[in-house]
Amino acid sequence: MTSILVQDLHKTYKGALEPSLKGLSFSFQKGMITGLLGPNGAGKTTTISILCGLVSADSGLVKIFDLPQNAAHREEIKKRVGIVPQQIALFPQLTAIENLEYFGNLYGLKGKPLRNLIDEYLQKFGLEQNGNKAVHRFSGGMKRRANIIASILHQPQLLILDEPTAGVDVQSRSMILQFLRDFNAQGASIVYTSHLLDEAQTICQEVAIIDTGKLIVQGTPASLIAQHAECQHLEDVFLHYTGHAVRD
Ligand SMILES: Nc1ncnc2c1ncn2[C@@H]1O[C@H](COP(=O)(O)OP(=O)(O)OP(=O)(O)O)[C@@H](O)[C@H]1O
Repeated sequence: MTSILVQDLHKTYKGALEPSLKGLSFSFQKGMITGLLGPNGAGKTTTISILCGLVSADSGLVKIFDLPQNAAHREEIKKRVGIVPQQIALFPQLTAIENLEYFGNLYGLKGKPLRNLIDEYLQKFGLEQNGNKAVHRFSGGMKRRANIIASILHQPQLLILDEPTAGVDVQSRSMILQFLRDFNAQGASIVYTSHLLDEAQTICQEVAIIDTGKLIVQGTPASLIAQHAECQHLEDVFLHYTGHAVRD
């Protein structure tokens, strides 16, 4: 079974001169950690926004766990998917606990079970001493960790994260990556974007490299590296397919 199936997606934003997605297709297997990789402007965030129903595609098909992403299935998909956006999506003036209660409530969680879950995750993410602190006083790494908790309280079967380790220190990154491994080991499918290719090589069972709104190549990091004699790391493979020219 696939966690995500995308077929021939096209998207041009209103007023944009160029399409952002030009016939993007891929499928990700259930139960995997998959990296959605690509240079700046490749279309990763646009794809994620379409996957979670925030942006509508001009044409093409999206299925999440075999359910077409449309109005008829939106509620069911919302229950099964967690999204960790690139920008921190927390209320800065509220405490971590107030934020997490708010997000838990959105998914119908409340009372003692929600509070227990929040305490468990604050502990797991090293934030147990900071639950009553306003989020604007958090460091970047603390905000990223709290942002992840907000997206997993409802125990999603598919977790999609847009650059969850961007700009965090080594300790926070290590904690976030360990969480992704543990969550995956418990059965969740994970799709994540990153520009850190050594990290993606370590953590992803499969990667899809996209560029200019299309799939370039997909496979396990090891198989992609093995296909090119001059490539020793996933970064070499990435540069092989996407070139050295800097992007706007
Ligand atoms: N709201 C928008 N309106 C117009 N153009 C947009 C909008 N959002 C994204 N784009 C354009 O769509 C293309 C793909 O952008 P997108 O953010 O999906 O890429 P990305 O792969 O996530 O990039 P990055 O690695 O920089 O986050 C880019 O050319 C971008 O400028």
